[in-house]
Formats: sequence, structure tokens, C-alpha cells
Amino acid sequence: MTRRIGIIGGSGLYEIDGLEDKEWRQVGTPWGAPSDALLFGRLGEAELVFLPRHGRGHRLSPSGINYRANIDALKRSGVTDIISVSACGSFREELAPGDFVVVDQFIDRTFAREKSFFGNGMVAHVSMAHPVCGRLGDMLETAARAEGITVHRGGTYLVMEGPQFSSLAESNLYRQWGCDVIGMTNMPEAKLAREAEICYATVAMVTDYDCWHPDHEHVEVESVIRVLVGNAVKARGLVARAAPELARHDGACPRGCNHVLDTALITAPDARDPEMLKKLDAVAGRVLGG
Ligand SMILES: CSC[C@H]1O[C@H](OP(=O)(O)O)[C@H](O)[C@@H]1O
Ligand SMILES: Nc1ncnc2[nH]cnc12
Repeated sequence: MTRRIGIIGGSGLYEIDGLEDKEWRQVGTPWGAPSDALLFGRLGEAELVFLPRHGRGHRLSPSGINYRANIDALKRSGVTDIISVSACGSFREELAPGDFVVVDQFIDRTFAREKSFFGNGMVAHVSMAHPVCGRLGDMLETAARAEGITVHRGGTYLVMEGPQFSSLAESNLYRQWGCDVIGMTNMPEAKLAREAEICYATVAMVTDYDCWHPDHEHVEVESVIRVLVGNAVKARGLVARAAPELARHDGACPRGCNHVLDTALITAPDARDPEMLKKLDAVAGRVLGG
């Protein structure tokens, strides 16, 4: 299996530098339109596809993003691995603005988004026990260290619906829950990537201390953007280092991300809805024969 790397760029990362043979292409999906055209290109040996999560110009709010279209578009573009680059608030003193966190767990508190490709007519249940790909996480951590970025391995990312930031009571509650960082976008993205059998890992770039820290102002867009400008430069360096390394690893994911649907489908073949199966051509074609 030749690996092709998808980068989903979050707030502050709307384009990616240094790509050769680059071309923006519209990719249609049965789930509607993705956030923007996809930018195809190469970084040395590595084939990359970049998608700005909020669209160029940051047109889309976290609740308004068509996550299913984004993941489907990446899947039908041949993407095997997704690196999610996301801004986040920090719940811990030691996770300071400018630091990167390679998160390994999520708590999904979103409620106004489509969260699955499956449903009535074709039901599937995938495991989210380990929601990110450990191998991809290893590579991102190594690349970040090599780039001289202060990186923390592991952490729980609380995904809130937004678009408003948290109240102080919420911020304190999430800290009591043991959460490390907060953002608004990585769910259902990670769930959908899992369903689409794509390896997924997040680099969360700390921009602020949300609103719990007595010595820091509560988070505002203006301060987030200020930190993001520096973070985006570091994120580009990280991608440039991690992508060629990842591309060297041919073959299926050793953690099994590329085969999760082998054990997830439950609807009997004669009870499956043909219309539903058509929509699943890219995401589940491997097991449904799309
Ligand atoms: C601009 S602050 C809030 C905004 O930033 C994060 O976006 P992303 O995850 O795409 O980097 C956060 O989730 C909010 O959407
Ligand atoms: N404090 C915060 N809460 C939610 N999303 C964020 N993105 C960046 N900082 C954030």
C-alpha cells in the first residue's frame, strides 16, 4: 500500500509551503462539498494532499464544517494517513502557548454535527478505544523534536461545540476531568477517519490558557492569532520533516487502522440499503465491494 499523506490545516494554516507540482483540485463527494478545493503536491518522495479545515479565508465555523465530505474527499484522493494540525487551549500550566501536544485521547462534547458515515441501512460500530494512530503519533513526535519544537506526547483533547469559548465553570470542570487541551474540531473528524480506515493523528498547537489561569487573560481570537502565526511556521517545518519519513513506510498500518471495518459491519447483506452502499463507495468500498 503506497502511503499518501493528508494534512488538515486548522486555524492559521490555510496553505502549505514548498510543495512541488502543486495543484488545487475540486473533489466532489456523496456527502456534499468539502471545506475547500484540495491542494495536491509532493514533498520529495512524499505525496501530499492538503485541506484547509475552515476553507481559505476561514469561512467555516467548527459546527458548519462538513466533516464527512472532508474525510470522504481525502479517502477518494487516495489518502492513507491524516495529520490534523489544530490550535487549542491548554488546561495545564506546563502546556504553554507555543508548545505542541501529540494528543492520544479525545472527549467528544459536540452535539450538532453528523458523526458517522454509517446509519440505517448499513450499520457499523468501530472501536475508538485508541482514537489516534500510534505509529503516526511516534513519527510526529520524532519530527517535532528534530525541529526543536517543545512537544508533549500524549494528552486528552476535549472537543467542545463552540463557537463561543468556554465559561470559567466549564474550563474548571474539564480540568477536573483530567483533560489537557481544548478545541472545537477534532471530533467527529477522528471518528470519521477511523470509519474510513485512515490513520489519524493530531498535532495540537497551544495558543492560550483558555480562561482558568489566574495569571493570564481569558482567551480571545486576537491572542490566539498572535500565537498561531509563530505556530504555523513551526507546523510547516514539522510537516516537511514528518511526511517524507512516513512515505518511506509502505504497507498497511501495523496498528490495524487500515482494516477496522473487517470486524465492524453488522447489517446482514440482504438488509443493506443499496442507496447507502453507493454513498459508501470510497469510505467502505474495500469491504462492501464499491
Ligand atoms: C481561532 S480560535 C478557535 C478555533 O481554533 C481552533 O480551530 P482548529 O481546530 O481548526 O485549528 C478551534 O478548534 C476553533 O475552531
Ligand atoms: N481555548 C480554546 N477553546 C476552544 N478552542 C480553542 N482553540 C484555540 N484555543 C481554544
